[in-house]
Amino acid sequence: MTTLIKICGLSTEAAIDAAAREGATHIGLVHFEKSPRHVTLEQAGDLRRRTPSHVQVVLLLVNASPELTQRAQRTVRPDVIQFHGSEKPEWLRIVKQHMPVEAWKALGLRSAETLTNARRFDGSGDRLLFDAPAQALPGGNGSVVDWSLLVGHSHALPWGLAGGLSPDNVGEALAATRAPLVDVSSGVESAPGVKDMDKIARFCQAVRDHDQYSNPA
Ligand SMILES: O=C(O)c1ccccc1NCC(=O)[C@H](O)[C@H](O)COP(=O)(O)O
Repeated sequence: MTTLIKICGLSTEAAIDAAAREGATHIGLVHFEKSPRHVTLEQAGDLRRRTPSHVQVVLLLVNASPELTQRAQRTVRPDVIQFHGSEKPEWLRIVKQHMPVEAWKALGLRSAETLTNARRFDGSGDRLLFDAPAQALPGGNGSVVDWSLLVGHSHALPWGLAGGLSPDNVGEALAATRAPLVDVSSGVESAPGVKDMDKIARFCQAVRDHDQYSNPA
């Protein structure tokens, strides 16, 4: 087992190829029109087909209707749907009953209370992603999350850390939190929505350098 790496907000074949080549285990495709990383469902389907089979495809939706969620799943065939709005545990349960996908829930980490409230997803979500609280966008804002809140926390579900990670701070974040998955978007960009292949490579290398599983203390 190694630390899982999700590179989010990819919108070109070159970025998909770079993420896969550098060792990403997951790539994220954002279907949310207000985002600079938005891809249409048809584009997402094409990028999904471009992605090598050993890399998991995560489709991000924000408070999507049941109709859109179903259309998105049928068009893109993602391995995971990441719900990045105010979706409830019941909705994740329904999605998992009807679609062959993992259901992840992103939660804005504000305080210890967020961790207590997260327990309501026990039994419905497959993974929780602790991210910086929503700002102009629900995610992808590049704000560093207060990861000290996660230090020593005992998680009931698989989880991941997002929010302002970069090649320069992901080692520190991993050492502090022992996160099993790290997620990055802005930290590997040269401008909003424009992925930087060199930063993707540096991020993946930094994760490997601090991998708690392959580099035990
Ligand atoms: O990235 C976006 O534009 C986005 C838009 C709407 C909902 C979610 C979005 N991103 C979610 C992610 O999983 C990001 O990777 C996560 O928020 C971390 O982003 P960053 O702080 O920029 O690394």
